[in-house]
Amino acid sequence: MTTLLEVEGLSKNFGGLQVSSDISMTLKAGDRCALIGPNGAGKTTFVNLVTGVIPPSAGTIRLDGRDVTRLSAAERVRLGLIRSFQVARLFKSMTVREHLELAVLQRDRRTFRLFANVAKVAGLADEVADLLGTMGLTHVAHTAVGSLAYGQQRLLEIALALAMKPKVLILDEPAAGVPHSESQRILDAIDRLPKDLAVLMIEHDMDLVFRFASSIVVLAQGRLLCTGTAKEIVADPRVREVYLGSRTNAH
Ligand SMILES: Nc1ncnc2c1ncn2[C@@H]1O[C@H](COP(=O)(O)OP(=O)(O)OP(=O)(O)O)[C@@H](O)[C@H]1O
Repeated sequence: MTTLLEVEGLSKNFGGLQVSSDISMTLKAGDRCALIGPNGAGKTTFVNLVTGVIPPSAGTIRLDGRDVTRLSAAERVRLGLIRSFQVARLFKSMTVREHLELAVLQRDRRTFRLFANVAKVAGLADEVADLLGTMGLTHVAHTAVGSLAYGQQRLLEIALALAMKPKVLILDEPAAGVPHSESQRILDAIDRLPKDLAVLMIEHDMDLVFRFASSIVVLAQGRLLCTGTAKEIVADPRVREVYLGSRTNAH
């Protein structure tokens, strides 16, 4: 399988404080990887480094073989390194369909046509229909985003990320705030994502992690503690140790 993301020796200092230390990891096409670690382990910092929100102090990041370490966040997005949108950015009065149409048009830099005749933009309706279907949002296509259930908003966030045609998709706690009974719907949708995508999920809920991930990366104190399958991670005494005292449940 093609290696899509290759992180090597990634480090970050804030003044004298080292929050990421020499982290290396790879994601291949089709990988479903969860990034876990106790509070303050450096998960958000790691994702910010990878996506280009903050520059690293050392290390390299390659996307599909290309060194993107010095590229801006926007340039990385154009190359297919996509992080799911935050709910606060959604326009409450626009419908689900309109959000997706805008995302596809923006990706293709065809925004100006939106006001001409959306129906005539080649392939747009089909692509939006596919996105709605993949995320299980077809029945709410014409609903204003402000009226969606919270879980549906989270699904729309993933759909918007998917509209950017990612090679690597980073999902930041995709089920956060969603009632446990509804989280399965989000996992089902994630299951329907294109198989050749590499997906990295930051997640605190270990139940979701075990259901989603084929591999798990554990960070602790800014370092990569270990990588393995769910079974290996649960059995690893080092993982128990870093979670001990924080919570009984790893998160
Ligand atoms: N801009 C910054 N300046 C100084 N310290 C920072 C900065 N950003 C993060 N840190 C510190 O780096 C450490 C790692 O934080 P980070 O948010 O990456 O952890 P996390 O694993 O995402 O935690 P959580 O699970 O609680 O969200 C923390 O000790 C945090 O206080």
